[in-house]
Order: sequence, then structure tokens, then C-alpha cells
Amino acid sequence: MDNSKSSGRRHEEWSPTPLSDKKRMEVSVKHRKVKQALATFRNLVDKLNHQYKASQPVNLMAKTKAMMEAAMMMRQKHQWENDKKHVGHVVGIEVGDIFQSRVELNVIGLHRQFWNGIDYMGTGKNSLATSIVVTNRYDNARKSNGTLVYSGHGGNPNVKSNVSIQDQKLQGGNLALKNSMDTKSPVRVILKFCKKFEVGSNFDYLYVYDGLYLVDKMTEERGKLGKLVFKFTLNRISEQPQSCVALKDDVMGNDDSSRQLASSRPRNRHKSRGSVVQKDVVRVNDLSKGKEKFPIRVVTLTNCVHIPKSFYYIVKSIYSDKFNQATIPCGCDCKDGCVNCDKCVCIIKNGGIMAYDCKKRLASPMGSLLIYECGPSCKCSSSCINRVSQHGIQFQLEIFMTELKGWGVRTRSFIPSGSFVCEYIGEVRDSRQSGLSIDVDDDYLFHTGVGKGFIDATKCGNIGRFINHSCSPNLHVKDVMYDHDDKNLPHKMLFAAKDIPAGRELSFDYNSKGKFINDRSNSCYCGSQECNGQIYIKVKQNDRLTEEFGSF
Ligand SMILES: C[S@@+](CC[C@H](N)C(=O)[O-])C[C@H]1O[C@@H](n2cnc3c(N)ncnc32)[C@H](O)[C@@H]1O
Repeated sequence: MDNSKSSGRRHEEWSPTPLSDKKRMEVSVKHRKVKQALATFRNLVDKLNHQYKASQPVNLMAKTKAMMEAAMMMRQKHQWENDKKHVGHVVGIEVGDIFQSRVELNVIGLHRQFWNGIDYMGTGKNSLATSIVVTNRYDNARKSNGTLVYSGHGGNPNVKSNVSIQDQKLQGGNLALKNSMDTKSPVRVILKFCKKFEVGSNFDYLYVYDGLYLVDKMTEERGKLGKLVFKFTLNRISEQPQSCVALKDDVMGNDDSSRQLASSRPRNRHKSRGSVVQKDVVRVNDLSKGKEKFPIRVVTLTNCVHIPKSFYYIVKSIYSDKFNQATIPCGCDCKDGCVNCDKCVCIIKNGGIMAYDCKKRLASPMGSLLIYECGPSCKCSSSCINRVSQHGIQFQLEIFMTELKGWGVRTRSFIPSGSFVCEYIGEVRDSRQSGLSIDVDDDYLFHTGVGKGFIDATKCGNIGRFINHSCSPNLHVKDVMYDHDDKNLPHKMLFAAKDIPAGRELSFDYNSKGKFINDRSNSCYCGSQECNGQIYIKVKQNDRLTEEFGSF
């Protein structure tokens, strides 16, 4: 039953291939639908949970009941995504995407079983496993090199005691996993991990999609309770993005099991199965030299890489004289922390909507609107609810050397969706003053999106200047005003567009909400399914400056 000898070869079959424009569109639409389905589900759960709690304040199952009911309501309305089971990745879901419950996996079609760890399609000899959820329930073990030993289901309830213990049978999911091994069919793997290690998460456990694996071996062993248990050895297919949930090389199922999936050490230290594990070398302990709340480490895999070329780390943008003349906005008179939307003039400028929730995350109704935070001329304190992005970075971030894109930024801790991450900081200039020329090193020029201003982080900047572009980004840019009134020069603030696991590279779309300006290196290596191949929207060379900045 050991298939491992023939297994070294097949991984190219799932190597990423560039998608046609049509396919890319489809992926993009699906992506949005999945996001929408999750948002609908989460809103419904919140609503139902609230109702249950109001009627039965000590109902510990309220949340589970709310999730099941929400899922069923959506199913009835045909709001589940990806209804047809299939083998392989699910369109619209990327490796590394995080989910807040098992029920969400059903709603978006990643794993269509509420309780069973193995999901499969077809019957008997013709069945194939589609996905497995790896929990600490059985003696599952996962190694940091991408090898996973997964116990079959049934017969051997390791945890529950009132079920009769018996040998596992080669049927259902177990048979499907064996068939997947025989036919070299890939299986989606979802890892459950403990929230304790993901500061800011609301949930006891989270689930991360770790990508496709192949079943390479099946054995039958005596389990702890003396009965036969199937053990499946799966290996992660290489050439997939890292999900960045790191593991220790020990066995799941002990007291520490859930922690293994939550170490903040990124897994892309491990190139691929069989390769030598390389450790990150910390090259600079704090690039900001104490200017940021958290030290900004620079790490590389070897000592040979040059550290980022010299620039001056700043935490506030430097405005040219022209922009300094912009007027300071009049402030609010609030003394109650700006909780009254009808009274706070800054919130009134936001259409009377709170831009942030009580956890300081972006409130969804803000959409694409310009956000006005309270500022220097307001009477409220610096801890008012309407001051978030002006306080600087809140999460530990580090700069690392990517394979193809030069330096990049990744997070060292979990970042919940909607959280402020960092500002794009640099020298704020006007194109007419700067004598901007296409020959300059323009890797760090960020057009402010309106008017003729741009932020140049070439010589002075912060961690924002190291964030790369992605066609399927995990950050989005929001325009924020608080310390001046010039709408042509909003602060460019980056917020998490989704839950981001520790170790994940941060990225935003250079072509939305203000553009980067660059004609030279245009090939995009973001690796996303939606990649359109280019980082920058092409503008004809001669027309470029006029199109970007208007005529001079
Ligand atoms: C603002 S800088 C980002 C940090 C940069 N990687 C560095 O090493 O300093 C923008 C430049 O990074 C590179 N870059 C960013 N995103 C990329 C992508 N998706 N694919 C290829 N190169 C990328 C390009 O050279 C781009 O002009």
C-alpha cells in the first residue's frame, strides 16, 4: 500500500500556470462571491447569536446554534458557494485564507462536512477524498517539512468515551483517502489551530487552508486503545504559496497539540520536502531605530544578501513648503471620547458613521469613503474612538527578502480583518516642484490619487515602502484626513482586507486608490490566481507624466 516511491514527480501537475483573462475574471468574481457569502454568514450569526443570548443569557451553545441556523438559512436561499464537490483547489479561496469556524468551510464549499474530518465524493471504489480537516482529535501528526500523518475516521474515538471502540473499517472517508492515494489525486488540507496564539482573534479556534496534499502511504496500526487504525501519510504539493502556519516537528494529540499550528514562525523557511531547512538570519534588529512602537527586524536566509540600501526611516511624512500651508481643519469639542455620532464634527464629516468599531477595526459601511479622524485641533483625548491610523503600527512586522520581488513585509502576528497596519510614508511632493523624471529610481513613488501630489519614499520612508504589490492583496488603501484639510493629499493608510495569519507577506494593489508610478520592472510575481501579469497599469511613456499628474 506504500505509494511513496513513485511520488517525487507529480507535483508539477499543480504548478501555477498563467490564467487567461477570462479565467482571471471568473476567479475574481468568485473571490468576491466567497467574501460576500462569508460576510452574509457572519452577519447572520451575529444577529441570531444576539437574539439567542437575549432570550437565554446562559446558553453556552448559542453560538453553535446560531452558526448552524445561519448556514441552513443561507442554504435554503441558495447562498452557499461552490455547491458541487470536486477535487483540487476551490476557486475564490487561496492557500492561507483563514476561517472562523467549521461551518464557514461548508458555506464556501472548502469542506462539506459539519463533523467528519474527511470529505469525499462518489461511492465505494469510485470515491475520492476532496478535503480533510486536521484537528488534534486523533493522533494526527504534522511535520514542518509538509508531511502529515492523518488517522482515519471511525471506530477509535480517542476522545469520546461512550462510543464502542472497534477496528476502523476501510469504508467511507478511509476508503476515499485510499482511492486518492491509488489514483494520485490531490486532497485539500485545512488545519485547525488555537486562537490563543493569534492575538486579536475572537474565536477559540481558527481554520487555515493549507493547500493540496497527496496521499503517499497508508498503513494499519494498533491505536492507543488496542484497535486497528488507518494512518495516512500525506505530503504537501510543492509550488504552492505558503499558508504560513508553522508547526513543530512533534505529534498532535498531546496537551500541546493545538499550539503546534499556531507558532508565529513563518513556514517559508522550508523550501520544500527533502531540502535543507534554512533559518532566518536577523540582519537588523530594528530598522526604525526605536521610532516605531515595535522593532522592525530585517531578516534574510543567508548573510550574503545586502541589507536595504540606505534611506532615512521616518514615522511622519515630510511635506514640502507648499503643502505645509494647507489649513488645519477645525476640530470637535467632544469630551466623551467621540461616541456621539451626531455631535462630533469629525464623525459628521464621515456621514455620521463611526469609521471604526470598538476594537479599532474599520467599520464596513465606510466602504470607499474618505475617513476623517479627529486631529490636533480636536478637544477629545488621543484615545478617542475616532483616532486609529494616526497612532502608527499596532502589529509586529518584519522585512524579509522574497524570492522574486526584492524586499517584502510580513506580519509576525495574526492581523484581524479591518485592522490598521501601517501608513505609506515619505516625502510629499508636487510633480511640478519636483522636476520628476522617468529616469529617477521610481520604485517608491506613490501617487496620492487626486490632484498632482505624490509620496516619494525613495530617500525617506517607513516600512510601507517595502510592501509589494499583489493582484489579490490582503491589505487595502484607505484615504484618511486628520491633521490638514487638503483633500488632494490624504494620508495613505493600509488596512487588513482579510484575516492575515502570522508569517504571511503583506501586499496591496498598486493600481487602486492611488497608483505607483513606474515603467521599468513591470512583471508581476505575486503568484495569485488573479494575477494579470503586470504590477503597474501601463501608460504610454510620453503620456505618462501628463496622465498621472495632469499637464505641467
Ligand atoms: C514599493 S517597492 C516594494 C519593495 C521592494 N520590493 C524593495 O525591494 O524595496 C516596489 C517595487 O518592488 C517590486 N515589486 C513589488 N511588487 C512586485 C510584484 N508583485 N512582482 C514583482 N516585483 C514587485 C518592483 O520592483 C516594484 O517597483
